[in-house]
Amino acid sequence: MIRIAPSILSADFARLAEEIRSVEEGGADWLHVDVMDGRFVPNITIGPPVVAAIRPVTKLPLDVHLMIADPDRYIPAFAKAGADIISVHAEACVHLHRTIHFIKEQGVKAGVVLNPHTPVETIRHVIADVDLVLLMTVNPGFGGQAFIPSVVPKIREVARLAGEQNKALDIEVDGGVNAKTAPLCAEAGANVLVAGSAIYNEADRAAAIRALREACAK
Ligand SMILES: O=C(CO)[C@H](O)[C@H](O)COP(=O)(O)O
Repeated sequence: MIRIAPSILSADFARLAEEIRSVEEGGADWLHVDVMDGRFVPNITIGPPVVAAIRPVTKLPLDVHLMIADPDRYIPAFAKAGADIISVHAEACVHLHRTIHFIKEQGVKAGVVLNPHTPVETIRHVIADVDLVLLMTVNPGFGGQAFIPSVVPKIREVARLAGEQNKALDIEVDGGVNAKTAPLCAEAGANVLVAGSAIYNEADRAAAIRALREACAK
């Protein structure tokens, strides 16, 4: 089953509660929250107080994507703020295995993220420990970028690796996901699609979410 996770990065921050309700009512499955620190990526977005503010506004699982250096410093604060899933970049973690278990100790699900250029082999020895693998299909930092098609074989590789280890996990893709690129990801084995502009740039959020699902069902 395909899950749709709208990214609030492309929402109108001045009307965030309404923007969140529009995708929840429109059939979203998760809400994707992009956290950027101006160090790991060249942009700054939101922190734990914003996650705490949106927690009572929605029943959707909060899928918090940390694009930050030294994420261990902030994992407890995001868990306390109400995150359901916390994902960290393999590239940002010196002790990735420790960080993944640190996330789980907070009582939330743990995900690992790979930038487009990072080989899947990097996570071979932690795949049994995570609930989710997120493959970036753009270089992280900004919404509205073009999908990088060379990531598609990586989706297959993650699915194969998880199969070899008999590990059930979610495979998520993020960046440039729209009705054209979503089916490529789904066909390769992704089951969670993050979409920012493809949903929030459309006035009818329910139709945009439906279009993504229908594109994958063809
Ligand atoms: O993590 C991100 C950027 O780093 C965003 O979630 C992603 O880019 C979604 O935006 P869009 O669908 O517009 O590409």
